[in-house]
Amino acid sequence: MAAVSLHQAFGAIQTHGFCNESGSQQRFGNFSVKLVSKGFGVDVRLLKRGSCSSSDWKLHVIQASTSSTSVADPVSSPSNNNINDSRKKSSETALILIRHGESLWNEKNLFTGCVDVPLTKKGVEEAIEAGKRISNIPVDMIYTSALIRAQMTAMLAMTQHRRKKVPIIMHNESEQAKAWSQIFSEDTKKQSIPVIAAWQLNERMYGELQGLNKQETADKYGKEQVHEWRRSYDIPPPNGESLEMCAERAVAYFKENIEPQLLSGKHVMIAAHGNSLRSIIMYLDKLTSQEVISLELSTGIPMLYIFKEGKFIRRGSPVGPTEAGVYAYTRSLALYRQKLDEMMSH
Ligand SMILES: O=C(O)[C@@H](CO)OP(=O)(O)O
Repeated sequence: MAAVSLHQAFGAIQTHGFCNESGSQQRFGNFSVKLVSKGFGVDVRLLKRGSCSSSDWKLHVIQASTSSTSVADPVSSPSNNNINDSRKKSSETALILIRHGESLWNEKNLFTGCVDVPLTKKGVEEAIEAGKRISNIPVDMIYTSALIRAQMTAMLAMTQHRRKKVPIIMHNESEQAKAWSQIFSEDTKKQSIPVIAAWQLNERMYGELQGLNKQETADKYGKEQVHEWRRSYDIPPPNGESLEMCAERAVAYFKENIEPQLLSGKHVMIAAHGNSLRSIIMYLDKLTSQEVISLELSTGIPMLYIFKEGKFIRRGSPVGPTEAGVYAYTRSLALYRQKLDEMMSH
């Protein structure tokens, strides 16, 4: 975090808070002030309680930008001396997991697996609701499976996000697709969120159960057999993938592609499926193959993890902006939300 004295850094100051420019001796806690200097909008926080003697002020620089309307992303503004380098040294990043909203085959109670079925109207509503819950959590990158129900969920959820960045699907499937979808403005790029679709995050392949009715299958093969196919760790359904096989690709993808992004300071959202997410959660929460049997994920409920010092800390499901109990928030996330509130009130 950059600690600079007020006079060192800026000439004119406008404060929003308890202090005024005359430097009265009021006591105060952390609050945001806006410095305007040489046409640059710079948001800062006071480092510690103290007097308003401006020469003594130590300031936390949250973000400097040339645009007064740009949103400071306080979560990615960590303790280091170089604001341009802030992202790399971010001390914590957010990881959001969302199982897709209800699909047309969930509604019909059919085994779906890798069949590419869209959301129902209820699923669309669930995705929007999920979006409200995460509307204050920073998102820099989105990973989805290659299946439309996960992609619809991610996109619908992002319609609710207060940061208003634009999610853009990356097309790297061929050189031409890559070339033809290039963006030629750095500013526009900064206001967008890359969306990466990866088949490795697809639902577990359900083999010869795909398209069959779950109840009828249980009636035919017995409840226990079907439960074993659906929830055991290492028993695959006929010609399909076990959870273990699904984990081999989904968790490997997570480790190779997503973890490095979190490590580099990016906040990530993953929209995927009941079983591909169960396998990832098994890894994040260090569940045993016995414990994962009883792990059930509801459609459209976002889960939040904080990645800090190489560890994943489960924070529960974020609540919406109107709800009081923001138990999911860390201090950094609360700051990010505060920033968004400030942006909205301007
Ligand atoms: O049909 C599927 O693809 C999955 C998720 O809906 O079923 P299960 O409930 O057995 O995980």
